[in-house]
Amino acid sequence: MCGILGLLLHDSAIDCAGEIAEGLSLLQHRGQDACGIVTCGHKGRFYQCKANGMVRDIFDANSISRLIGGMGVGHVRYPTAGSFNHAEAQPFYVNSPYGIVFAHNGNLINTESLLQFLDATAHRHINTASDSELLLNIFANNLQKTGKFRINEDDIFTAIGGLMSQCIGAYACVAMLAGFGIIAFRDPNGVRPVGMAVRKAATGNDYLFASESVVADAGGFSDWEDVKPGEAVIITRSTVSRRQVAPPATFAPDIFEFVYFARPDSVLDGISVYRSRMAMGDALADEVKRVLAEKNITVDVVIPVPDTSRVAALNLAQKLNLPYREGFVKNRYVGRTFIMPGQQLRRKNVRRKLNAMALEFSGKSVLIVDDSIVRGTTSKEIVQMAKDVGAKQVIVASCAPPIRWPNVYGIDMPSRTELVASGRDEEAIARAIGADLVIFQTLDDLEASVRQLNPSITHFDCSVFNGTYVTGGVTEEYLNHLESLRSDNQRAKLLDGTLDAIEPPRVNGVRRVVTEGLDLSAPSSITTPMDETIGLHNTFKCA
Ligand SMILES: O=P(O)(O)OC[C@H]1O[C@H](OP(=O)(O)OP(=O)(O)O)[C@H](O)[C@@H]1O
Ligand SMILES: NC(=O)CC[C@H](N)C(=O)O
Ligand SMILES: [Mg+2]
Repeated sequence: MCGILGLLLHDSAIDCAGEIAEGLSLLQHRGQDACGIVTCGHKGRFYQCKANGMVRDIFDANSISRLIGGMGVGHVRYPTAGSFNHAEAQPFYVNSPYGIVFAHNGNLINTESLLQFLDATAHRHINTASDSELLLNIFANNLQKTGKFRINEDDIFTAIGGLMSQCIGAYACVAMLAGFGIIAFRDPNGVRPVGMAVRKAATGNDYLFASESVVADAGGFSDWEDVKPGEAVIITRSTVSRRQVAPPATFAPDIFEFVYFARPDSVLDGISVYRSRMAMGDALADEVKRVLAEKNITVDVVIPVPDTSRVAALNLAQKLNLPYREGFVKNRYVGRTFIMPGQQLRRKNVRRKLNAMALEFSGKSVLIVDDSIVRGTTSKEIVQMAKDVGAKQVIVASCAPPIRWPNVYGIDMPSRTELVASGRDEEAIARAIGADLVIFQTLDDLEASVRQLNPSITHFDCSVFNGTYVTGGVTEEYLNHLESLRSDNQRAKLLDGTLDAIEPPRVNGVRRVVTEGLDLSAPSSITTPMDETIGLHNTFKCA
């Protein structure tokens, strides 16, 4: 998952980079690997800073002050295509036509044919293995076809409509055209979220695009509205234009946004993430009650796995009339472990992140509630931790059903073999994670928990649970191909088998590259790649 953001301030004399950086920090939970901002200043010049690392590491007062201009695009990245290389940090840029900057959340599934088309027919050079670079070039190629010196909104809508007929997969995107405005669009199934909001400023309206509404709340924006599936929105300093550019397909937001990804204080597609998690806890309570009665098991205490499962666990405990205890304490300085690259790193960080308080576990039958069990990394470690501090019995309940299928739409779970529930029934899953019992939410209950908050959404993408991929085109052959490309094993091999190679080297504690032509001062391991250098006007350099 990634976070995307676009901001246009009505007063072009005010620099927007500081506010974009603030907004990106609110989207940090969507991607921890890389981040970037490109702004557009006077005479349509772009200013860029992007690199591997967290928002707080890459953007300080110095780098922000050099990002000039009153409109810009930002991105936080959690790679699902290509590599962790900083060359694939976003936003991406192409100079022709018009100067386009582009940020993408999601994942395409027809990258091979797009690449072939861009190479053989459009003659456009693709410099990375990122699917987002393909999307940008498809957009650029469609704009190029107008052959116009200056384009208008109609041309842009037509280009995005063309893109939607060519690209298959999930894509919520924010783009910026030099000296023109900012653009957002969302794939015809609306798998990934993006919305917009407005704020009154002294001279006129400021506009925001963001993955989640929390950014609008914090920035004082109002009237949050989701971009509709297949819709594009173009905002300039004088106009806001919206158009349905692709025929409506099944609207199917990814249900995993509600289970895990999104912040609880966001509202996506009219659904409060917080309320949906409360409902998941309520529904799971019924299932837990049924299973415990069937097996004649008693539970002394409910313990959540911080952070995400807290909301659901509290509701579950209340409904079952059981004590709720924060038995695991989280180190607030360690990020989300599931979205970290590489199994060794994830495992190490569960231990760094969570500490079990013996007092809350010792001699008790504990019900640990988590939002999901994906690879089982977290559950395996925490079950062991609970036992190490004296738990008598450990039962794990998951707010989501067993995950047995890869995600192909922007969550990095490409390989069935890495999923602990793949090829295992519930007993075998419990054994694999060392628990005495594991209880899963049913898919019907999960869907109902989310849908009841906006019954107009009749479908969700639940592919990781049921193997039904809403875009079509996901064949067994494709899944095998994906697995061969992106499984942890494969990636580790590609990177000489070392996790250090996945984590980019740091300079002065921070891995930051600000491009200004070829950065000859940089060590060769972080030499600025071509895609970051062609045509960019970067008048600064930091770190
Ligand atoms: O089975 P796994 O592969 O371990 O993945 C699932 C776990 O990872 C997540 O926690 P994470 O630390 O990423 O985020 P959180 O702090 O938001 O709960 C999630 O909440 C589960 O606990
Ligand atoms: N998780 C995402 O949305 C990733 C976007 C894009 N596929 C990338 O890998 O950069
Ligand atoms: Mg968690």
